[in-house]
Amino acid sequence: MSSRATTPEAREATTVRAVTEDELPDWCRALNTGFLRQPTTSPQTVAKRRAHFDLARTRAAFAPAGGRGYPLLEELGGGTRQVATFRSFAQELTVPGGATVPTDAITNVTVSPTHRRRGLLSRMMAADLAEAKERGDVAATLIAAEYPIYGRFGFGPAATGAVWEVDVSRAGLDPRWSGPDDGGRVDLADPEEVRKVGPELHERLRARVAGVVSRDEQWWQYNTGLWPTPEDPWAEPFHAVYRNARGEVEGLVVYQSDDRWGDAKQPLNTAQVRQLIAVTPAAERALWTYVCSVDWITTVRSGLRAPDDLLPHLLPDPRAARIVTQADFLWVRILDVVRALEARSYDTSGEIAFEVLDPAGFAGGRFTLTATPGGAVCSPGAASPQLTVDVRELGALWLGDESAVRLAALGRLVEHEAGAAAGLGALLRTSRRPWCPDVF
Ligand SMILES: CC(=O)SCCNC(=O)CCNC(=O)[C@H](O)C(C)(C)COP(=O)(O)OP(=O)(O)OC[C@H]1O[C@@H](n2cnc3c(N)ncnc32)[C@H](O)[C@@H]1OP(=O)(O)O
Repeated sequence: MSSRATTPEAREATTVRAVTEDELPDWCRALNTGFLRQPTTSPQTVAKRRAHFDLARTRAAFAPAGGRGYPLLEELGGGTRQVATFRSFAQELTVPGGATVPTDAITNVTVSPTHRRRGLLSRMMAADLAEAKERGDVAATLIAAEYPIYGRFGFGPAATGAVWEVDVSRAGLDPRWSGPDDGGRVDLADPEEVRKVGPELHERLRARVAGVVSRDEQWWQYNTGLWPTPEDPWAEPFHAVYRNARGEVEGLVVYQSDDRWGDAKQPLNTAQVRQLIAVTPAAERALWTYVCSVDWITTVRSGLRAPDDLLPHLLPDPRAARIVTQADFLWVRILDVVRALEARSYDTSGEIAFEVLDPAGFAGGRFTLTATPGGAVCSPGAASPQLTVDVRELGALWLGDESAVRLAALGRLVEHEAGAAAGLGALLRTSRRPWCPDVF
């Protein structure tokens, strides 16, 4: 028996297209339904989305309304109902070495439970990726709600996210700490100041850390409380900024605290770090030490970091920090192998001929990568590839998070020449893991 519940004719009746401004309230309803949130959307949220969304890239599936096979109901319901949502927007992704490439950021993917497993996600994805390829985006990116969804569309997990929990009492920090001893200082900041210093600081971060994605002006507005909505009321967190001895901003931490006390009236507060971005090791050290030294805070949760984050080793006792979550986070789907591999930097020199499999037809082919620390050339064509890799796996390798040797051992990369995986791995591996700080 087929797992598909409907006939091809019934599926055909469902159209996938970009929404109009008037259709946005219903699109929000379908989105909320798919994400199991209360379906009704406030006018404020609709207005916020209208102001921000690129409607040409905001898709929905429109299915006949009413009960199929029940003509009277169809008549009563009339028209169509939105039963799936999908949105993409222009983004830049930093690759190893600090260059950025244009990417197609995919988000708000839902299919209503009444219409699941009829190929609607597949249709929306195919349409969006075809447009992204046409536009010249180097890759598509997303944060996957569940691991099994996106591999089939050519996405691979490209940057792992790790969350630490620090038991402050165990960390061994100096209880007399009163600020950085490097000539720099930590100052509290209000949202207005964050809107002034944050964007430039983030630009500096993304020029140095692979996996970081661009933030637009609205990102800073939303995240500093300028667009509160009933569904997303903004509660002002604490902001603190690190300045070096010359007064230059080099880091920002945003954190919130709960209000928990033990039976013996001892403080048991947890600081939840919402973001900590730093462009120098001094700023990173100062801001983590600062958060771990706030009086009453007994636990610090780090928010999403790279698995090789400095945090544990900034504490005199690194065992005071333990990873509470570590999982795939940023997924990428390479659309242009040549530009993807030429944009990034390489720590060593080498040459490898390889074949990329891409059943969707966007990025497959044979290529030869000649890399040096000074730059790389990736040419289409290779007489006899030394290995074959699916585009999914190439996505996982691209930013340096995954090991080609590991993929070969898992059977996800096929060597045609002994040592080819090690050769590719030596070129693509990076000295630091990529990090994507943003959910999008
Ligand atoms: C970037 C983001 O927005 S992440 C958020 C993703 N959204 C959610 O998780 C919300 C809840 N889930 C949903 O809305 C839907 O189930 C979706 C979007 C995940 C899938 O939509 P569907 O229209 O059912 O997917 P579609 O029918 O195109 O499935 C294509 C294939 O993927 C498989 N598939 C789809 N979803 C899943 C899943 N969650 N787990 C495993 N396999 C899946 C299908 O079985 C199908 O396989 P087949 O080709 O072998 O038959």
